[in-house]
Amino acid sequence: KKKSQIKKHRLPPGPRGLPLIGNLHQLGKHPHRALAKLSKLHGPVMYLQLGRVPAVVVSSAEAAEAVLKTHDRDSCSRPALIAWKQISCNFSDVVFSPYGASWRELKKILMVKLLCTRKVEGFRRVREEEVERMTSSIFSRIAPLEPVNLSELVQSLSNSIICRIVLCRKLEVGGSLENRFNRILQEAEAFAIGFFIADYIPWAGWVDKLTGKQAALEKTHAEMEAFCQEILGAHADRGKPRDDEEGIIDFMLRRQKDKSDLTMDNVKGVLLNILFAATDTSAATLEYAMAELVRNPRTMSKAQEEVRSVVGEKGKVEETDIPQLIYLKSVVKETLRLHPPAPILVPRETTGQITINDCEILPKMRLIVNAWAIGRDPHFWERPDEFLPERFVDNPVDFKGQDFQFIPFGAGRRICPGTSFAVMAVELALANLLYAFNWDVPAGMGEEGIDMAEGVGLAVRLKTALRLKASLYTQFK
Ligand code: HEM
Repeated sequence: KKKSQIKKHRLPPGPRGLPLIGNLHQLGKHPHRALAKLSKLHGPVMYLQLGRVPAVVVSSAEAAEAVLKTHDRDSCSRPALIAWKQISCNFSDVVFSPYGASWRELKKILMVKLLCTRKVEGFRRVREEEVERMTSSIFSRIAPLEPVNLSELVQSLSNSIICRIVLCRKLEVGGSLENRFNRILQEAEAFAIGFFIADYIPWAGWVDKLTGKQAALEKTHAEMEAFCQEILGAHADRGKPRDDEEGIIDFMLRRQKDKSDLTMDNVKGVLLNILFAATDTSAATLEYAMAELVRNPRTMSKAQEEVRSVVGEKGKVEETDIPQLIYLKSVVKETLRLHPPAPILVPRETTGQITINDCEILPKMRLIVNAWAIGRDPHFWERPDEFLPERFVDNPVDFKGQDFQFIPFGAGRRICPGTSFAVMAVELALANLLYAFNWDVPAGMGEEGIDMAEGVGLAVRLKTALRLKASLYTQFK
């Protein structure tokens, strides 16, 4: 009966699927690339059948505006995926929970207590100290002429900033807490995009059990639980913080005790969201920015000249210098256009019926917005595959969710609340890397230079760690 009901509607066009699996086999290892190719054939609003799950893929700015703005209310829930249930503490978080009162309240807390501009500006000292710690560690590695593993360094930087702000503790770089954090992060990420057959073909769930996937997920979940318990326990042991020192976790714990309108799962869910959403995404942006700059020496020189002339002989870039670094800011935007860390955003689920281009999208359909394809759409972007930061200079197009041709942070109700938190850290770190050092491909790396192949993850990073040769800018020699 259901099938005939769906047939009556004018669904968007799409490729024919196979029996049982539908179009699942067409997603490939890098869905943003596979889907971009398919939408070139079938159009910017495309229907796919993912096993039993009906899905719509959106790949143009106009269609993105239709779903993320005009029909945002009907398209801003999330699908209840098996793995998401575990990594979100039973959908008690912000990233993966369905649209509703609890999500709204938690997102508000996250904004007010951690991510609003005033709070983010207040973390300036943490950012400056941690960026300085990173540049000092590069200084100390220059002598032996070994290439610097930038991927590792920017990961540590991201970890340290978030842990100091949220957990109120310093991470010992390479220490056991950091290693554990990174391991759990990697496992959780693998599950966040991992494929459970039961999500698509419910009666075949036994396959997930047979292949050991279900057991592995439960193991990761137990590790995450233990990690949260430990962190929250250490937090509670610090005693009551002074009012002006109360962080988001103190606040949530206090409210969970006093008003009991929050659960412990809410506290853990939000804590895990912050740790996971903030780390790899910011590291990916820095890593890709450096890779593109080294591949494009003209752009690199321009960015370095700007930062060196603005900062002069001060020895380091401070946050107060950043507003003058117009070109550097464009480098960050251009990096996010070509390499959005979450290329298909975070999949959504519709709750109401939507009509776009005469096609109908029904309730409970999976909605995938291909931000990667939209950022490279030749209708909007000249020479779309080239790294040309100039396109953002004197150009009001921004990533704040109003310009639908450029949505690396999404848009609408589900927009990323961490935009300024991320961008301020990325700009400061990049400015300091460009100010103090010159960067080169290590000798013997071959004709191809940097390997730009993409890894696989909810946040896409370079597949191979970025290793570059750093030399001191002459002024500091
Ligand atoms: C360059 C860095 C970052 C990028 C590219 C990024 C990107 C995104 C994207 C694409 C989404 C999904 C939006 C949608 O569904 O339409 C998202 C959601 C989210 N991000 Fe970020 N993010 C970054 C950094 C951060 C940081 C630093 C934090 C927090 C400290 C954060 C917290 C979140 C949260 C909580 C959500 C879920 C929002 C919701 O579902 O309502 N992100 N992010």
